[in-house]
Amino acid sequence: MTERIVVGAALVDGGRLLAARRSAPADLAGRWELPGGKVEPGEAPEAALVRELREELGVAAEAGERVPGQWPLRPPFALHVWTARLLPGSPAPAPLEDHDALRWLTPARIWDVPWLDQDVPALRQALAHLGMDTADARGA
Ligand SMILES: Nc1nc2c([nH]c(=O)n2[C@H]2C[C@H](O)[C@@H](COP(=O)(O)OP(=O)(O)OP(=O)(O)O)O2)c(=O)[nH]1
Repeated sequence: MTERIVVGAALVDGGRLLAARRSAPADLAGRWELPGGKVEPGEAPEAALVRELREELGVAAEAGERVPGQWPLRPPFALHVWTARLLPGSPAPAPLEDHDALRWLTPARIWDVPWLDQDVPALRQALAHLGMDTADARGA
């Protein structure tokens, strides 16, 4: 089975990271994730990330760097994470699709929301990559 990539954005602005609460499907609803989605066949992951952020949040963003690693999701999907930032003049994020709440979290508040289980290791790696580690030892 060919692996399919889901890109998640570690979208940072002013030292805070954007968390998004899923509204569907039922087994994921209410849990928090990195905004993003499936990379379409033939699409570059950075392009998919920018597209998903525009569709889901209504923002103009650019992808930064790939966070090293990949995290298994329901087969055949694997989560890849990229840093991202809003372009100057971008609208503020709004929960247009797939989400019913958004929160900008400081490093001290990152673990205040119930992330999807599979996102926890990805998030820890992303925070380390961004230099946003906290003293919180969650998952260590
Ligand atoms: N976007 C995103 N999806 C995640 C994360 N963690 C995680 O397990 N997933 C799962 C949820 C979904 O089963 C799948 C991504 O699907 P999606 O519904 O966001 O993708 P999409 O926007 O391309 O939607 P579609 O093609 O199904 O309409 O990956 C994450 O951090 N971000």
